[in-house]
Amino acid sequence: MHIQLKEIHKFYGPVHANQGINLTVDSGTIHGILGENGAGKSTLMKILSGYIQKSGGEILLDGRPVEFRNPAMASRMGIGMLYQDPLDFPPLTVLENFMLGQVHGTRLSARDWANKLKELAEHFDFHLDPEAPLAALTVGERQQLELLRLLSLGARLLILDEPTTGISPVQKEVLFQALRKLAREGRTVLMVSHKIEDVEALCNRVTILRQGRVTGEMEAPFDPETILAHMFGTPPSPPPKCAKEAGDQVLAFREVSAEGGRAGLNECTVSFQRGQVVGLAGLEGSGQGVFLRLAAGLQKPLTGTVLLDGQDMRGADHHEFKRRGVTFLPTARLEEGLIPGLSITEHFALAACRQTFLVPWLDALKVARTRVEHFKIRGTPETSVEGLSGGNQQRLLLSLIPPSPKVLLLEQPTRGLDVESAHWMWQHLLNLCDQGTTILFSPAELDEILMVADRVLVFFNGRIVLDVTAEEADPDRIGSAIAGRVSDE
Ligand SMILES: Nc1ncnc2c1ncn2[C@@H]1O[C@H](COP(=O)(O)OP(=O)(O)OP(=O)(O)O)[C@@H](O)[C@H]1O
Repeated sequence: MHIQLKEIHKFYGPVHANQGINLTVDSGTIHGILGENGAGKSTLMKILSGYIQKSGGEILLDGRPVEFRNPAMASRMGIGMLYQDPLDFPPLTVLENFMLGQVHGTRLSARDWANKLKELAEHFDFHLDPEAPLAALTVGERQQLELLRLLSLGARLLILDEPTTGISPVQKEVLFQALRKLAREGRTVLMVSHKIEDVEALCNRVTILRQGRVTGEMEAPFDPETILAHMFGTPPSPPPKCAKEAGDQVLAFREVSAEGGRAGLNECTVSFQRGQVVGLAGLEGSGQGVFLRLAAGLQKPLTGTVLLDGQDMRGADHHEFKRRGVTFLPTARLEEGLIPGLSITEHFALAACRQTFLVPWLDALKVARTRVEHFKIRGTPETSVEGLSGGNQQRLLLSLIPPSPKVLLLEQPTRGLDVESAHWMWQHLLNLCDQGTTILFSPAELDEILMVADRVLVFFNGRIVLDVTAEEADPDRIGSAIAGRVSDE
């Protein structure tokens, strides 16, 4: 499918999110859309997929002007969009989710649908169990399922919004192979991303947006420096790492075993000092997610104990952990972190958690104003979370961290942030560590660990198989440990 966007404009009230965007994408190609947080990328893709209406401009598919009033119309014309946060139904099974929206003249039985799903999954080397509950799937698998659903609906243009955010490197490679195959088969792929390495690995051509306008277009092979310059003006530099003395022990696990993820956690004994920044590496589901939830008191150990400041936390719930200074930030920001429908101010009112009869709205508004400014959130205290771009939702989540937590547990803290914002955010987090906060984080990328961590733990199959300082953290050694190969150096 050949796509042409001419002079696309979009206003959200006074916000001019797309300001006359022109874009041409050829059939059978993979086209990248890059840009800083709030540049207008998702807005443009939502217009193209019929999710929102443009304020002006023209869309041509295979040379013919089209108007979409809703996603169903766009879908009928062969456009499918995979959103940053999967739009599926966790209470349903894989097969039931696959069948959603599939309208056919003839009635197919559940077995026919299961066969169809199996066939498509095999074609792309995806491993999905039709009977499994969706809630048991990783983000990467949910994404694979949605991709198959869109294809079975007849999508000829696939739009992917930050598809590699929140998935493991292995799943990323499986996804990339599938997208290359789709392009070879003549389908068109549009991929929104912040990650230059993903664009380099996959795209034939890239368009860069900044503040609602196109600032550059280029063909592969790409020059990363030029891309960064188009995205930000001055290329951003990483936050400086500073050496510090290990403080007292704050958090410890003693022979903790628990269920969850693919492998659970098996007899884990480890401790952490005040002010440490610890990166938790491993394939998705290897134990690091369960580990963080146990450390937050969101999940209880089957055996063993978690100690906070030397005190046994058996029987304590998440609120008790919170009272003692433990803060947890989850990956699924719109499912576990933020509350869709509530404004920024309402989030701060909730976070204040006062047991008073009247909600202190003025205080919440004051905090919201300061944090919006300090965290450079593109929005106002009245903006609801859905009105924020993905990166700005992540900034809001980070701005909800209390002033000086004792232990900060972060799942993919820079998810959806552009590199400049990610560096800025880490600077903020490292300042907290200088004041004594201990940070444990599990990022999507190993590079992020290497950039900021003092210590690296690698999880494999529910166990910590490597525990090294930043100086000992050689990427090859970590990579091997992630894959379950550990040498005794
Ligand atoms: N529903 C909405 N209501 C009001 N403003 C919105 C809405 N959606 C987006 N915006 C605003 O439009 C601008 C562009 O947002 P958009 O989500 O398109 O950016 P983006 O490039 O996808 O950013 P990110 O990389 O952070 O996801 C931002 O200023 C954002 O706050």
